[in-house]
Amino acid sequence: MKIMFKTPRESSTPRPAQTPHVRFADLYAGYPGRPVLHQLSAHIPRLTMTALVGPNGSGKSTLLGVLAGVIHPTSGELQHAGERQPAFVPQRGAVGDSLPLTVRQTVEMGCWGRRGPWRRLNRRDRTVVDAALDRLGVGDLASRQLGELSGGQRQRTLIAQGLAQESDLLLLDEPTSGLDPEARQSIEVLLTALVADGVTVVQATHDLEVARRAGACLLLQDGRLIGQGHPGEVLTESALARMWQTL
Ligand SMILES: Nc1ncnc2c1ncn2[C@@H]1O[C@H](COP(=O)(O)OP(=O)(O)OP(=O)(O)O)[C@@H](O)[C@H]1O
Repeated sequence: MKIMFKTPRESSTPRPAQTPHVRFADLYAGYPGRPVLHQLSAHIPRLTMTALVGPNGSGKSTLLGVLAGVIHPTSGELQHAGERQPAFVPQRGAVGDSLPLTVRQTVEMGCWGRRGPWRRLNRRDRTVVDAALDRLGVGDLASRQLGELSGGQRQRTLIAQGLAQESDLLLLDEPTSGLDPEARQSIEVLLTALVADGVTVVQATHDLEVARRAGACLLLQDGRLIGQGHPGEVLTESALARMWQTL
């Protein structure tokens, strides 16, 4: 297995939007005694929103975990061209509800990669945390305990934690699941703005409308890639019908 970071950009590379941020080839990954991803080869385009689509159990979260570096491939090649460690917003969040953490403390944990766990934050970190809280509209909840939040407020807090990591690659696992339509739309607008600000965004989603508005799409079934490219070319009626038929 080969994992590489910071591949130098060549002068003859295509325009930035087409340049891969992550590239993987013949990738296999899973859990002890449970292989999940089989021979995946694809790339995640830079400065683009990529949607990971597929039925329950098709391997979307596992692939996000591999891209985030929290699940190690059993074999294959994975290259990150990004400058920073990816920011990962898992489906339920790594923070348990029972922990006595406030919203602000939860978002501050996004600075730990730079600062170290439980270290004092500097002024710049505090500005980053304030900006992330404001951008997700949870600034007025900053002193509330995480366990006292609604599902949507909690989800926004976890996305704010992802933003506080200031990464150039943001990975989100179903970031809008459980949110009301207005909150879903505001998260979509935010993610689109992040791409314009210079972040490569990858999100697993079951929302085909969201996936259709993405710049790129990876379609997974049973841990195998059955489509990749522009959503208009990947999410065709026939591809979706084939996928659901075999379930
Ligand atoms: N921690 C784990 N240990 C063992 N097997 C796991 C673990 N997490 C997931 N799996 C298994 O890996 C397979 C892929 O799961 P994964 O969560 O990646 O799918 P998914 O496409 O994200 O599903 P969903 O849409 O339901 O979130 C499933 O068969 C699942 O049961």
